[in-house]
Amino acid sequence: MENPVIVAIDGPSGTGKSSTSRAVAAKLGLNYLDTGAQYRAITWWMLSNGIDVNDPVAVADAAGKPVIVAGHDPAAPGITVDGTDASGPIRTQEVTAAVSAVSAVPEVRARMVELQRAAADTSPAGIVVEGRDIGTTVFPNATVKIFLTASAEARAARRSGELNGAQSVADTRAALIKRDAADSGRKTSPLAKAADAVEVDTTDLTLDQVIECIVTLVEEKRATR
Ligand SMILES: Nc1ncnc2c1ncn2[C@@H]1O[C@H](COP(=O)(O)OP(=O)(O)OP(=O)(O)O)[C@@H](O)[C@H]1O
Ligand SMILES: Nc1ccn([C@H]2C[C@H](O)[C@@H](COP(=O)(O)O)O2)c(=O)n1
Repeated sequence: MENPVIVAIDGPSGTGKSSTSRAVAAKLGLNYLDTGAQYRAITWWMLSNGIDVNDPVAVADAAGKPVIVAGHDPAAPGITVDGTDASGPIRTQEVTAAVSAVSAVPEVRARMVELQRAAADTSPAGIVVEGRDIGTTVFPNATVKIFLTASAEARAARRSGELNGAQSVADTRAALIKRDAADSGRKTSPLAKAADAVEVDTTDLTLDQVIECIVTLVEEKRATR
């Protein structure tokens, strides 16, 4: 049997990583892993258990406690924390505001990377993994590495549309720029483009065009292996 394919898709917030990764995985018959959901899940657990998310020592001490299980089906990934479905709670504004602080803690990252590599080990055909440090740290030998970008304006408009106007485009833009700065500026495995990643600027591309572009890159790579 062929070696499993690992497709690493990184990039800042709102560039289309989740939508693209799920569709690429479904089209290629691969598993899917949303590593942002894992960081959100551990953040939700910290908040729910009264841990001060701005105290790195407290977060590090608690990092080994929650049991986080992420689904790998691109049609319905889901995520549980200590057996409870956390798919909804991890998307609240409270979690979004706290996740950069929690994910900057090295003990948290070590734990998540372990889960991420285990997910690939149990994906016989391969897996599409999306996040911030997948091509640089988690899978430096990934078959294909993609770095998605888009203008802050396009990303804010997309996200604000999702929130049905509950947050203005300007506030959404400011919040995502702040989160990107925190994610890019942390010491351990910051958000970064791997030297050998293909950068795809999605600002003026439809979702279908981005999906097609990545599927083609993976198929080309598979054909030459
Ligand atoms: N190329 C595109 N054109 C227009 N809209 C898009 C495109 N790609 C994604 N979107 C939309 O933008 C929004 C954000 O996409 P998505 O959640 O996939 O981004 P993300 O990079 O995973 O974000 P985050 O890092 O914050 O989780 C969604 O509403 C999605 O449907
Ligand atoms: N590989 C990853 C994935 C995510 N994070 C952190 C940083 C993000 O702000 C947060 C939430 O991710 P999202 O759901 O918006 O994709 O999780 C990280 O540090 N490393």
